[in-house]
Amino acid sequence: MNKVVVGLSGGVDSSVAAATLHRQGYDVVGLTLWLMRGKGQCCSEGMVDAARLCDELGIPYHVVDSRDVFEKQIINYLVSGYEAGITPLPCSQCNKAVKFSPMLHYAREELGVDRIATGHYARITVDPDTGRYQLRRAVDLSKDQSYFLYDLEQDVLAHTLFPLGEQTKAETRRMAAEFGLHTAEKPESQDLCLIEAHGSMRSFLDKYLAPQKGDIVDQSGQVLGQHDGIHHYTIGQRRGIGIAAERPLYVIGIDAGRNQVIVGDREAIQTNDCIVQQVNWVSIAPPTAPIRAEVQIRYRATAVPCTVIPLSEDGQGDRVKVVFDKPQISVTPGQAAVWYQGDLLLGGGVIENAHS
Ligand SMILES: Nc1ncnc2c1ncn2[C@@H]1O[C@H](COP(=O)(O)OP(=O)(O)OP(=O)(O)O)[C@@H](O)[C@H]1O
Repeated sequence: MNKVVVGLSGGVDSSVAAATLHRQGYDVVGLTLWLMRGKGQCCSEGMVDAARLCDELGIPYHVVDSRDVFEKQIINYLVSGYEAGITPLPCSQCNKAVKFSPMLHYAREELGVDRIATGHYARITVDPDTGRYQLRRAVDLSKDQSYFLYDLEQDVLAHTLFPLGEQTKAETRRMAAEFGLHTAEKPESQDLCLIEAHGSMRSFLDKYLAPQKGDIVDQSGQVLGQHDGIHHYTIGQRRGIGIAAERPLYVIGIDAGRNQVIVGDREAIQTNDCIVQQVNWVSIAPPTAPIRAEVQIRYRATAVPCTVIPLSEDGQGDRVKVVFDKPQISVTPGQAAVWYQGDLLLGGGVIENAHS
């Protein structure tokens, strides 16, 4: 049976993904995970648009109340991370724990369907030699979302379709108009849905974390000023520190125990390597020897040449050291490091700490 459950956020990408599969002859079921209370792209407004789309296509529409799992897996993860002085990346965690696995589970258990699809810009291929599912960057590099998908497991990749991976965003918009979808003109959503819903990360966090004044210090411990909560800072940050200095100052460390933000000059945030934990090897089996790759340490950052050195001795490769060919700035604990060879995503994990 050619059945597929398509994750609908109410935006143009997932609308076109659903319409494309529908046109290709798939038996499509629309599904929205209700993630947040209040307004927001995937919430009240999104659900109305998604329901209307399913009506236009003449396909069934389901909503799964996932607010509790989102709260536990994402809100708590973010708040406790910022409280501990790191800058967590919620999107890869959300994709893995809130979206893909639960969607596939719902499709299988409730609908008897063994395939899901989303409007992500990324591609899935199969290694002909090993049968392993591989993740690749989207053809449209300006929209590529593979970075957020590094934590997906083989079972999920084997049962997922990304209908937009081979096309540009401009083509998606054209198709939306051609299909006559009411979402064709919807504006681009922000990268982070929580920011869209709350205005900024700061105002989101301020709802959960009380302001707690503390010192801003230099590397020698000298007090340079005051901050109003370590969760307002991120490593590598230059703007908004609020201290006048001859040379630009960067946040180079956050000491949650002392409630201190540590600042220094550009040289002080340059790093030659970092340790990455909770690694997921996607397109290749965990290597036993160092490999050459290009690593991306932020969503919008350019991938840079590096060597990935396995550290764990159990052969699982779940902890690695990434050595950059050239020193990098803004290597931020909590963010994802994802390494590629060309467009092939080899693996990724969470940055534990940065060395210099
Ligand atoms: N709440 C949700 N329920 C089900 N699927 C979702 C939800 N949010 C996002 N998705 C799926 O994940 C894909 C990527 O989501 P993202 O938040 O990055 O939106 P996007 O790239 O702006 O896409 P869109 O234009 O469809 O909103 C969407 O295209 C959709 O298929």
